[in-house]
This record gives sequence, C-alpha cells and structure tokens, in this order.
Amino acid sequence: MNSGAGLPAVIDYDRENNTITIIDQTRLPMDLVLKDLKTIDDVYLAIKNLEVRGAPAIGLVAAYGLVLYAHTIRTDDRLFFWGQMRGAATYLKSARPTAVNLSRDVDMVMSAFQRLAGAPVDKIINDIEFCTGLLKSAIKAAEEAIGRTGASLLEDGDLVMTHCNAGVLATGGAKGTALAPIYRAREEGKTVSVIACETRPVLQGMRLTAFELAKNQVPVRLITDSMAGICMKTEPIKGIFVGADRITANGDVANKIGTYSLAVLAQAHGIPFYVCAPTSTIDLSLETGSLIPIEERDPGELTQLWFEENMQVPDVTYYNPAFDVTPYELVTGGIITEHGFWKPGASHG
Ligand SMILES: CSC[C@H]1O[C@H](OP(=O)(O)O)[C@H](O)[C@@H]1O
Repeated sequence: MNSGAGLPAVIDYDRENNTITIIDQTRLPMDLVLKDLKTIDDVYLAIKNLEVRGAPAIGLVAAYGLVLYAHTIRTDDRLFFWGQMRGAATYLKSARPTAVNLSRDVDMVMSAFQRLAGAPVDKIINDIEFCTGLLKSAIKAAEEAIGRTGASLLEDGDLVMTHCNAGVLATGGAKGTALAPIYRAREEGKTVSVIACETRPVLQGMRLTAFELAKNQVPVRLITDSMAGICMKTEPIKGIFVGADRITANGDVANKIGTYSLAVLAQAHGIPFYVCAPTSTIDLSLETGSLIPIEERDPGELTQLWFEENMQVPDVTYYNPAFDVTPYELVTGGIITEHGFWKPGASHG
C-alpha cells in the first residue's frame, strides 16, 4: 500500500501474518528498506531506535503493536489476557517519553479493551484492531485539515522553512503535519519551495524531509541548522512550519531540538512561525511546557556520524555558505580588543 506521498506505507499491519511492516527510517535516504515487526520487542525497539519516529507514527505503530501482541496471547482467561496486555502497554509507552501520541494511542487501545471486558478474547482483538485502523483514518483526516489551513497561508512561488521531519514519514498518514500545507498548496496549483534544516544530531531534515520532498517533486534546499539565521535574513521566507510532539494547556510546544532557536530567530526577523499538529498532540493535563518530559538520547548520536558514505540525494539543492554576518546591534558592549571595548567610530589604536 502507498502512503500517497510517493512512498510505501510508513506503517502497515497484516492481520493474516500478524505482522507490522514499517519503512526503516534509520536507513534513509541511502536505502528504502521495509522491515517486518513480529513481536512486541520488535515494536518497542523500532520506536526506541527511531526506525519509526514522529509523534503520530509512533502512536500508530504502538497501537498496532498491542493488536499484534494480543494475537500472540494464547488464552481464553480474560484476567490473564488483561494482565499481559497491561504489561505490554506499559512497556511500549516506556520507549519514548516526549510525544504524547505514544501514551495516548496506547491508552486509547487499552480503553477499547476495557469497554469489551466481558467479551470473548477474540472479539476484543477484532474490535481493537478496528479502532486501531480508525487511528490511521483519524491521522489522515487531521492531515487534510491541517494542510488546508496551512495552504491558505501560502501563495504560488512562496518559500518556507521547516525543521526535522513532520511529513508523511512522521505520521504514517498521507501528508504529515508541517509538510501538509506544502503538499496541499501543490494540490491547489501553488508551488511552494522549502528550505529544510538538516536537524542535528539525528539529521531528520537531511535524511528524511529532503528525501521525502524531493521524492514528491517539491523544490527543497538543504541547509545546516546554523544557516537558518542567515537564510531568514537574506531570503524571502514566507513562514516557518514545524510539527509538534506535545503541546501543553498554555500552548507551549515541545518539538525537535532546535525548534526553539528557530522560533527566536523567526521573531527577530518578523517571520511567521507556524506549528502544525493534530489535537491528539495537545496535552491539557500539563499546564506549561516546563512539565513536558524531555527525552535524553544516547550521546553517541552526537559523536557517531550516521553514515560514512555521501548522503547526497538527487533533486535536492544544497546551500553551504562557510560564514554569516552578525549585525553590530546584536553585539554587547562593543568588540572586546586588547585595548578594551572598541565601538564603531572610536579609534582602535
Ligand atoms: C509530526 S511528527 C512530530 C515531531 O516528531 C519528530 O521527532 P522524532 O523525529 O524524534 O520522532 C519531530 O520533533 C517532529 O516535528
């Protein structure tokens, strides 16, 4: 099955073989590899290791993971079944803490179980499989709506910037969230070009967004994260579009590291900063962003380069200025020289 964005389905569940198939995103952009997940451990590790990633996508794959696991529990003893399922739900939720979709989608499937407590085990499984399938439909419906709203902000020929990957690869749907406006704009006959920030250290922008957009014939230029400022200063950027992993009651947004820096730069340059996310990413149980659990990942991601070989992708343009210019008004107190602070207009001897 295709995702609708020139890619195979990012996540697919085969009931007959009780297998989840994902695109292994750690292999992109070098290789498009489909990977089968056959056990609850496979699902946990796929989420933990970013083989599947993106807030809606990890929620969806975990929900399918519970269906897959439920089929492996050979029992008619509902109490035993429940105990095993609760353990699986807790296990999957522990894979990554920040994206609220993971815990929310797992809890949604478990609450479907609760409603069916008195039913035979195989009926329970059929019904949670059905409601998990609804999850994918809900993601696609949200993407379409987000795309329409976002595209209404865009005109033909606009240039936008994005960070990390909040496209199809991040949702398991058909348009993604932050990229949905760009895909929708194209459906409306408006060509929007994209500047994609590489997004160190895991490089979702370089490896996934540039790849996904180029595969969909969307003009995309890759930059390093440190180039975002000079691009905002010198390019006619209409807006910055990012996704979200968790949004709290006061509107604070947790998203990929570097998003906050872009927001500060965008404000400094008077560029609109748009966050695109389904309401399932809004967590009203947390008052402010300071309460969001922030995932700490292996420092090896900082020091271990993802690939030795070149990750250049056809149809992506690259911008690689070696320097940028900081205006004096942002420099504190003047230039510290061997003669103390030097300020413009003063002699420097
Ligand atoms: C619509 S996906 C939201 C969000 O998830 C990504 O994080 P990760 O690649 O670590 O799963 C990124 O923050 C996206 O913006």
